[in-house]
Amino acid sequence: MRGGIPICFPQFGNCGSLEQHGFARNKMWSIDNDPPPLHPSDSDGKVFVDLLLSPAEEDLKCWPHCFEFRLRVSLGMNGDLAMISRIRNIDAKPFNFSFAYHTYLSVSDISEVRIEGLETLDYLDNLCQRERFTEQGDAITFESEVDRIYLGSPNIIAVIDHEKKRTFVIKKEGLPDVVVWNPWEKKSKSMTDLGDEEYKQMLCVDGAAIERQITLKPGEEWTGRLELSVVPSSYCSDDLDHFRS
Ligand SMILES: O=P(O)(O)OC[C@H]1O[C@@H](O)[C@H](O)[C@@H](O)[C@@H]1O
Repeated sequence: MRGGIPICFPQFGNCGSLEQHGFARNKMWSIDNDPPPLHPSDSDGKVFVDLLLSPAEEDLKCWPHCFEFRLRVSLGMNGDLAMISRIRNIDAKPFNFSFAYHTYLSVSDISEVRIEGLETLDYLDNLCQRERFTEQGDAITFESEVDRIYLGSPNIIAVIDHEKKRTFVIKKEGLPDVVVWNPWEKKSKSMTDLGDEEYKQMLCVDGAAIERQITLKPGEEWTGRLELSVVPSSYCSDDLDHFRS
């Protein structure tokens, strides 16, 4: 089954010696009953759960670094979803990692969707051995398979679904890159957990840190935040200012 927001950590994709997208997404996390405090605005008016991932012995064999990964998932009264990841190095030596919130969005029809906020950026094309290109379009639209890592993106991205007349607003912090992925027809047919036609109703837009790995020295902590809101598509670019503030 595909969907949700799998966490890609400590590796994105197959660039490294670990399993695709790292081990975090395949682990059982525990409930963190006593997490270090966050800002009150991360709790007020929200329901949330705090989760903890620590490396198991088998993880340390393939990635020999001791860490604590704390994840808060919260839902606001208005339906906004927020995810806060805090990764701490509790080892005696530094380590590097890549990260992505592999966010599956449900869309009416991929051909009717456009992404704003990535225009003019450079991207690495996973379909061309991660060759670097510059985005030329005014907005990103879809008519074939797309698998790209946009680099140095703004902290707010809009995914506009014309048919449903709704816009996903993705706000992020600590996550300079954005992955855009749709497998399209041929690849969908080769995927056992995606129906042949289901690529039409999905789009992955991930807040990520991939091009430049995050380095944590002993005792250091990194935070990566993602917020997902849905607004009516009467939305226009000026409305982004509301989210920027
Ligand atoms: O099948 P997986 O491991 O969940 O990965 C799905 C896709 O995830 C995307 O983020 C990658 O850019 C694609 O290359 C990959 O195919």
